[in-house]
Amino acid sequence: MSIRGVELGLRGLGKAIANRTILHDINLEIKPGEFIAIIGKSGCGKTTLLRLIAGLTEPTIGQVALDNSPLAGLNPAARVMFQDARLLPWKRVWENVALGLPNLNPEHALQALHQVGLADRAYDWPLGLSGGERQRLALARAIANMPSLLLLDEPFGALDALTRIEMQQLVEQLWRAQGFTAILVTHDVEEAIALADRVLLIQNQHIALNLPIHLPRSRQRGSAEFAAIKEQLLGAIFGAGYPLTSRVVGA
Ligand SMILES: Nc1ncnc2c1ncn2[C@@H]1O[C@H](COP(=O)(O)OP(=O)(O)OP(=O)(O)O)[C@@H](O)[C@H]1O
Repeated sequence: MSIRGVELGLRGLGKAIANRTILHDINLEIKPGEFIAIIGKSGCGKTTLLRLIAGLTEPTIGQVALDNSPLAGLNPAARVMFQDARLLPWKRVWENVALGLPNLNPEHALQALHQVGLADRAYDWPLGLSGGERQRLALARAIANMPSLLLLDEPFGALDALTRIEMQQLVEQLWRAQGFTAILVTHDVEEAIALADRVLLIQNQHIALNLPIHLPRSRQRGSAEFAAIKEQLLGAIFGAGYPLTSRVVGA
């Protein structure tokens, strides 16, 4: 694999919205080709952090550096994938890939569809696709131009558990093949551990935990090591309120 991913620096980054501090003093260096997962309770600022990295919103203070140059405006390296696929229903599947990318060769659209296992649906309408297939299409659109940064905002949140695991494996496979830097926002602690080199926990407006995952890439969800990391992360999120199960049992 050739590493083509961007290097990112978040330097003293802060964001206030309507006079309320959402994020404060965020400092982080992300290596080229690294896979980062961001977790934290609802409303803690995960999407806001992703939007700052995408250049969709400006920091109130501090800087996002892209390969050591300050980012101004939209991040040219980034493609974003959201929880909803945001498809154009009046365009065929392959056109949905090609349209988002004005300079894209239609052959590349077909190739991207092939990479996500949707080549045989290229000439169908998106309305006929299942939820999982719609997200495959969104993923094809995101990777078709070989981005050097892929930002994933809870992309599998609406999928059933089995499809979700299939999609996670697909993202990992594409990440290995293309070498982009990946940042995944998720509510699913297992998803974060399964995919990431490092898991960040956002709490109290900043990065409360920055945990490298030293597991082999063939991660076994049932393994004791995996379970121990999950416990550590859930403990950090819920503090004294965890473990929830024993609380419920003892109630
Ligand atoms: N445009 C906006 N106007 C006002 N408040 C906003 C705006 N965007 C975000 N916020 C607030 O900022 C906080 C962080 O929002 P953000 O969407 O980043 O959280 P999140 O961690 O991604 O949440 P979730 O996990 O529920 O998606 C929330 O309290 C939200 O209400």
